[in-house]
Amino acid sequence: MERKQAEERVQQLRELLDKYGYYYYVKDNPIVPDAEYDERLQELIQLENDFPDLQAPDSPTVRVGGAPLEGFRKVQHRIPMLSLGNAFNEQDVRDFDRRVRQVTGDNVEYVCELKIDGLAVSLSYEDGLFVLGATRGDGTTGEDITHNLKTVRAIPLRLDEAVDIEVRGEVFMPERSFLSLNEDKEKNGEEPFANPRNAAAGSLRQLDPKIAAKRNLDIFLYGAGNDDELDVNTHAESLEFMEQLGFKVNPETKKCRTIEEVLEFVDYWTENRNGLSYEIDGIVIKVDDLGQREDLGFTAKSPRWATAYKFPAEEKVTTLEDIILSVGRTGVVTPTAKLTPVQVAGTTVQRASLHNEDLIREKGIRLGDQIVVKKAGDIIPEVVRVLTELREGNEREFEMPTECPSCGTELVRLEEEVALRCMNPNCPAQLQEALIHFVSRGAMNIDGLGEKVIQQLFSHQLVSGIEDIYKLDRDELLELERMGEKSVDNLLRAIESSKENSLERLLFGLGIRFVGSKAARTLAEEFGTMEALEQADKEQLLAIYDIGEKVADSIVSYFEQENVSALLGELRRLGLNMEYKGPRKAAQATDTVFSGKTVVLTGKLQELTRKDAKERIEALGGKVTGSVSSNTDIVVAGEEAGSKLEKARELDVTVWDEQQLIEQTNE
Ligand SMILES: NC(=O)c1ccc[n+]([C@@H]2O[C@H](COP(=O)([O-])OP(=O)(O)OC[C@H]3O[C@@H](n4cnc5c(N)ncnc54)[C@H](O)[C@@H]3O)[C@@H](O)[C@H]2O)c1
Ligand SMILES: [Zn+2]
Repeated sequence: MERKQAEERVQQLRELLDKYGYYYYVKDNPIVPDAEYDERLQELIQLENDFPDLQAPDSPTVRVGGAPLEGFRKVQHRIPMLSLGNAFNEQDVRDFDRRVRQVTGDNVEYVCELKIDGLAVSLSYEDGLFVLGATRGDGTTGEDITHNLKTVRAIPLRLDEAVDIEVRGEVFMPERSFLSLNEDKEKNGEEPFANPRNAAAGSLRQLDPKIAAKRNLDIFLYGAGNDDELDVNTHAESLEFMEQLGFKVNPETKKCRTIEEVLEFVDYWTENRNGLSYEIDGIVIKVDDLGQREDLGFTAKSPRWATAYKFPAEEKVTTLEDIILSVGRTGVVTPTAKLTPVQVAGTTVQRASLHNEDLIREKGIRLGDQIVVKKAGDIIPEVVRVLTELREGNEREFEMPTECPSCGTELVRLEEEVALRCMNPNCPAQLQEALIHFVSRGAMNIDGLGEKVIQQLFSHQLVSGIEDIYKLDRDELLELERMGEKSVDNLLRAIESSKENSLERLLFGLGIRFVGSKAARTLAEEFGTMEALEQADKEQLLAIYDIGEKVADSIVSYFEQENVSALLGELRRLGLNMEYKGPRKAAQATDTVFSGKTVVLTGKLQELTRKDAKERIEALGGKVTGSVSSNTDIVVAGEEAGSKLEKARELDVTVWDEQQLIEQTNE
């Protein structure tokens, strides 16, 4: 980057970060997710590194926190309250360790602590008496919030020993208090808090302590400001001493002898943090030995002897470039946001479902908007909200079309539905989606027939419906792009062997409305053959546990259609199996390895999908649960299995690998 360009960007970033910081620190009401702030800050740090003459004493890269609020007495911190350097991945943590060992040598130990997402405070005690409580403020000057802190029950007003000590910790709002506070706020028509951190900060910076008293705040203390004046040599000793004095110290603190142990601790909490009753946003890693800490010293903003590992963000900011419309196999037209690709929770996200037109209106989404996208765990990415603050004036309103983007038929909105539908039964997009569903893993499971191939088959008019798959011609297939002899033969073999599938796969694959894979299995178990099901009336269907009114109606009207009978007749003629081949009822499968057993799946499976594995186990009478406990009988561990595997070993639970599972579940 040219210097001139860099200078402009630096200016822009500082303004942006100051604005974000103002809303976060002063208003306790951030306008962007933390990850957005962190990323822009990293960008600025990089630029100031590359162009050192652009550094400035008032840059957000060297400033801690925000200025103290008016209305509170200002407090000078005797020992500055600094920020922490950040680590965003394993490499950053290893780099931190390397920098530390350059100073301390290899003989170094760390203490790992949960990074509580709250508000830093300092508590001063004289002769064992609580005399002053302050916020961090800008690190040098904070706000005197003693009267509010006195309402926090976990803060001792008098210690068990008459010492002079200044301790630091994080005030936070437990999840339950946060939820009930927001419930109350909504009942009163007030704006809810965005997250527990802001709720805690907002509560502590109330001028009226009665309000803070009602907020059920809590605190964990994580260090003494004046360690060097105490009779301790290590941070761990310091924490222990604080605990003896009556302070609340977080129990999930771990001394680690190697960086590998540190990384294990990080992994463990990355996976398990949702089980806590309060929010954490990372892990703080601190050098234990106080002498080594002194050797390491400080930068302008943070100690060199500690770093904060931040969990991968579940919310990120990106640009909504376009809204794409797709027609599903039931004709529903779904708008999808096309995003500038962005890393969220460890994966690249470039699409997010917008569900329907109403949602676009509700959220006020315009093309070109900066939006917050969220992806938590395995959940499909969603657009959380629009950052209207960041609009530049060239964003455009989105208009939903009135005609099907695939076949041009006028779209209709069925009664009581928000979705728009194309009602044309021969709509190419719908037929194509139906086929993609038919061959999918949960249905007929035909390998080699991915979305791309199906699109090709359609565009070459080799297929127009399900039955055509079984009439594909080898020579025609060979003419398709990227289809060699080998892949064609494999494909034809996969198609041929799918004819032998048990009934439930075919039933699910047909895409009968409201008949998911579970209902399909139930129906197959109950009726045994397609013929029996075709002849079933509503009453017979309703007699089955799990089959309700809606599903029963849908099944009956499905089989009444003439083209359905024609399709089934054709499939029969082509040699598809129409009988159920599995055990007649899970309950009858009493003599399998899985009957009555509780199984947990963990790690990455190579050959099976999680869903396959689960289905196989359930078909043999086993139950699949999410967490390992003393009730678990078998843990199936794939690659990179983490804490669940560890737990299983601890509890002496039988552990299998994927191959064992496959062997035990193959008929
Ligand atoms: N969303 C926004 O607009 C916005 C704006 C400004 C700042 N921020 C967020 O604020 C944070 C940056 O500010 P920061 O300077 O407070 O740094 P930081 O949060 O990265 O780390 C320092 C803080 O960690 C806290 N902490 C929690 N547990 C701790 C423990 N066990 N030991 C030591 N400290 C512990 C302390 O409060 C300490 O001050 C970032 O998370 C940033 O994303 C967000
Ligand atoms: Zn259509």
